[in-house]
Amino acid sequence: MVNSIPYSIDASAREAIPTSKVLVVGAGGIGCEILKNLSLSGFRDIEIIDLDTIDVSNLNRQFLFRKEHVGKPKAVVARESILVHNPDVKIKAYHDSVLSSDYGVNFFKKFNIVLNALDNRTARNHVNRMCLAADVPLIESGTSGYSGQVELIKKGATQCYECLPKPPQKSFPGCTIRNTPSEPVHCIVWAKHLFNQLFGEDDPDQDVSPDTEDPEAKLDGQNSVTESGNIKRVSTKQWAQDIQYDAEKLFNKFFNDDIKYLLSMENLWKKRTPPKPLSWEQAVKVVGAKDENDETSVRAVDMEVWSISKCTKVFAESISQLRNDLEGKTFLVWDKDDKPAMDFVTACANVRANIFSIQQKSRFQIKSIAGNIIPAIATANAMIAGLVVLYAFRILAEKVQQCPSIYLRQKSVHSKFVLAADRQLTKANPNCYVCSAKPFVNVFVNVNKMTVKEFETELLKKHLNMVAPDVVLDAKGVMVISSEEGETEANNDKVLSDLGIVDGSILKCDDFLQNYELTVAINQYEAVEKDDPFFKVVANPDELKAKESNTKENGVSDHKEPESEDDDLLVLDDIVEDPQEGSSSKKRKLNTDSDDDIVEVPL
Ligand SMILES: Nc1ncnc2c1ncn2[C@@H]1O[C@H](COP(=O)(O)OP(=O)(O)OP(=O)(O)O)[C@@H](O)[C@H]1O
Ligand SMILES: [Zn+2]
Repeated sequence: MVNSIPYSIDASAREAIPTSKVLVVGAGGIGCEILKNLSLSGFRDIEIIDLDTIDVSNLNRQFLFRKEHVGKPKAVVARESILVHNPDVKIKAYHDSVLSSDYGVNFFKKFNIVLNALDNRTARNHVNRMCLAADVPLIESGTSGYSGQVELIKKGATQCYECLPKPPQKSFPGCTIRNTPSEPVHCIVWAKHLFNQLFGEDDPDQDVSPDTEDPEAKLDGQNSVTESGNIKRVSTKQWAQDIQYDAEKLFNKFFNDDIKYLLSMENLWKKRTPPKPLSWEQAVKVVGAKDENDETSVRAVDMEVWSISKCTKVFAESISQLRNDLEGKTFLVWDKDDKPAMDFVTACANVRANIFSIQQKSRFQIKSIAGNIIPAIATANAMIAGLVVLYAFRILAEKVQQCPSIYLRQKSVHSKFVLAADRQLTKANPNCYVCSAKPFVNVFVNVNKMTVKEFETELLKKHLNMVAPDVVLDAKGVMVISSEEGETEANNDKVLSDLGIVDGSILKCDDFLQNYELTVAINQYEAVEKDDPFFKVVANPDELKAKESNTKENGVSDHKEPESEDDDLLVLDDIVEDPQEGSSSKKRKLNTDSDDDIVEVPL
């Protein structure tokens, strides 16, 4: 068993390993591998935090978990499985979110290294801030299919996770989703929005009713589609509750009445196939040849495209289940692994696809699109986790310079190398609004329209990743937002200008948990076009200067961030051949024009 530390590990790391304390955040695909590696290489003091329970879909790659563990907390089972193999490890498990205020800066200070094995930006941003505040090195990692990345984040030595703006997540224009879907994914996004409208958290951006403001829908010489036709729904959820979630009424509303209304927006259908409204009565009759098949087989349920009649059945069943699940709660959170939630989306997406003459999909295909699933590859997770622990050795051996960012790519015809590393540590962005000495951002908002609550939720929490901000108007010392419950609630519905926040105001925004203080300069901005954002955040003063040559009337530039569908990784372009060096030397071209910045890592 593992009481000795492998000799292949650097001598100074070998010395440090037994007394080092390590935190692993996330016990999923990479986290399980990291835990196994830590235990096998002699680490004796490990803590692990994960908020989730084990799903059957985790078992093909998260090897610390077995069938009998399904439904149990990941962190707890991961600990038990490690102890079975190596009882000498002291390992503490937390079944909890790392965002909880129980894990403050002092919690993070206990560790020599923190290893991230997460799957979302919110948690990554938060751990980034906590490690900067506690001054503990963080090894950040992620995989996406066959690609992966490991990056060291160390205060004063490297860039932080938030130094560069991340590309926005791919989204579709609202009118495509609400009025003119043309691909299966549009129907799937709409179905997820419908789930949220009926059972989830209220989000006005996820309206599912016909969009009467669609510029394309406006008739020649007419400014707006008649108000009387505009479908007034004070709250879809409230209405659904009032009709006791009657499946037939809901179906007729969304798939018959709303579609008829869309048809009345004639301009939309001049060059498109018009949708065909579908009533419940018609839908139940659209039976498919496969409906008689064994409905309990996984193949029938998951891999086959359901008939419309089957969709109506599943629609009704899932609604009744979700209605029960909602009891006693304010809202449900959509989860691809929650059966009724996934069934509901499959049924709705397919009915809508049928109405718009779009190809229907199986539950399995819809799950992969709806969950943005890029297949998780066990070997990619294993390689990345190996590198994470290798970097942990180097950090303990105080060889930080030997931990440049390293990238895993799928082996291709162009190169036999699957790993490439930056030549050196990536320096911090001096304008980073997280890790620079005096974090500062310019914020462009309409002070006469944005409420204090929106400022807190949309801007400070969702965009700037604060957890519990306190905000003071600098010049006047007015408390705008307090993290103490009840202290500033009276401000919530006021617009910013009501509190004296105007163009040029400076706000001090403080997050006690993250030990983070941000200065926010307010710039008055009015959205002109329909698609103009509600607000903008500009951290880099160069972006402000650049916009002057390209300034719109409203004073905001057309700054565009690079596009990528990938949530977890930097954009890695294809491996390219270096024309200077011939075919024997092929280099990986990253997000840089200079091939000199990276080196191949032979295996
Ligand atoms: N805020 C958080 N606090 C603690 N753990 C988190 C937090 N956010 C995400 N995690 C955990 O990070 C892990 C990421 O692992 P992974 O990417 O393999 O995801 P998964 O949920 O196991 O698999 P999949 O998403 O592919 O079904 C998950 O176990 C998840 O519960
Ligand atoms: Zn930074």
